[in-house]
Amino acid sequence: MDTRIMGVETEYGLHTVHPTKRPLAPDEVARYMFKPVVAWGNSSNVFIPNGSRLYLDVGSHPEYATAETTRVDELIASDAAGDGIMHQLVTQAQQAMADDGFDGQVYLYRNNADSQGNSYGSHENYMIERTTQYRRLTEALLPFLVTRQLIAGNGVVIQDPTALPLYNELPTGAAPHFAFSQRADYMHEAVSSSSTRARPMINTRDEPHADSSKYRRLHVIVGDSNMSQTTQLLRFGATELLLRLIESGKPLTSLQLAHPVRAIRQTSHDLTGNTPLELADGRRMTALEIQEFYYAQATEFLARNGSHHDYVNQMMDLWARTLQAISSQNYSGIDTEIDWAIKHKFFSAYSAKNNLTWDSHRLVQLDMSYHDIHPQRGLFHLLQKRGAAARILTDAQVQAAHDNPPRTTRALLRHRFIEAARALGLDYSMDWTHMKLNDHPMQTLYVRDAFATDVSIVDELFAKVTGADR
Ligand SMILES: Nc1ncnc2c1ncn2[C@@H]1O[C@H](COP(=O)(O)OP(=O)(O)OP(=O)(O)O)[C@@H](O)[C@H]1O
Ligand SMILES: [Mg+2]
Repeated sequence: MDTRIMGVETEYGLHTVHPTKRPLAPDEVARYMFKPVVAWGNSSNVFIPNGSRLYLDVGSHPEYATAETTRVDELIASDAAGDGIMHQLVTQAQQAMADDGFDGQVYLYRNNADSQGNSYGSHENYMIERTTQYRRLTEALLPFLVTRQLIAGNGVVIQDPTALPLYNELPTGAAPHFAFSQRADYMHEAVSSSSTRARPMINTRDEPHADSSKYRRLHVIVGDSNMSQTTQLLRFGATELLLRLIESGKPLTSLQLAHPVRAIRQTSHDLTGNTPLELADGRRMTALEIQEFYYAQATEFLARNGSHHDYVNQMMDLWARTLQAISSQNYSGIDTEIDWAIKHKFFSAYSAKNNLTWDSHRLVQLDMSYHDIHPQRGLFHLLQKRGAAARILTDAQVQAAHDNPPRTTRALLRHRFIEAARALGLDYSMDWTHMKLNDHPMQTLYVRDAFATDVSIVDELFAKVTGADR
């Protein structure tokens, strides 16, 4: 596909520290958070003017799903805007709770596991053509996704490996250590249709949110919820580029892993990238070699076909430098750009100064703090302010994505619809493909073309229902 729809969903972890009174359960805090949303949209599951979806499922993991985007910078901007929106909700909740006599501090984390061992995710969505053989595509992509944590892991302090699911498969034994990925230990299957208990890396549920005769939506649920924009650029950019390779007919299926779930855990717990992983054909390759294979294929593809967007060179350069940093075990070339390396640098310096080892509770706390979305309190944000974490977007770009939709997708129509309905005080409901005024159900707009940008059908609908066309 020349132009592809992409979206990312982020589930947040909620935590309240309550020094004096009875702590509020996370689901109660989440309800406080979503009170203004319910007041605004009559539901805790709404689409907002920037075209994204904001919702609270059962439990206490607020979720934000970006609008459809076609550009990686827009994707990162829309996702970052979600943090800002969530932060506003937390700030309001904090005030409302105080008014009701609760004095706790609310923390919202953009990470992948809580202290009880529950995992939540960062799910990527990539539009693919129905004609692409899905089985071949997932086979070609899986070894890349298993080893993608080398280039896009968040990094994590493993204070007690014995607490991890399938601990006995780790190469480290029980020794505390630093690992690549927050999410890897919680993956239970490679490719399947289940989403919760037997969490797969690729979820095969077939919900294209588009013309289903032409498209599918590839649903990748294995990624870490990155804080760093440059890490996201590499993660989304490399994955999307490999989809192009696969679509061009390139057979990337020669590296089938014998045990993908075991391999993803082994990979995470070895910062050298050198643990041999067993392939289905009996060969062994290291995680680093697998990544080098994909990088080489991507380089060759670009040499033949040219770059397809403005960030390709930056992305490929960062990919190369990250693999180089792991192979040389010198992370200094990427320690402002890749989440795990940014964290590793800060934690190593902090540990050296304070004489700490990886079993230190203080490091576990700092690991949480790195993912705190509070712009003045979260460790990542503090590092970014002092230049210890690189970025690709300005604050103004992120702020613009807070209220405005991406300009190249049907999110533009959704934006127009929401603004018009709200201006007229009309109740509405929507999903990714439908927009409906509740009092005019016969006028429902069904927009299955995710690339649609002509807002005139929205204007026509509102002209009809207000009688302005008479
Ligand atoms: N045609 C499309 N192709 C690819 N991605 C799409 C398309 N339309 C929408 N998306 C993206 O898919 C994501 C859907 O998010 P949503 O949270 O609703 O996902 P879901 O997985 O379908 O549902 P749930 O999270 O409730 O299980 C959004 O990020 C959106 O931008
Ligand atoms: Mg979702």
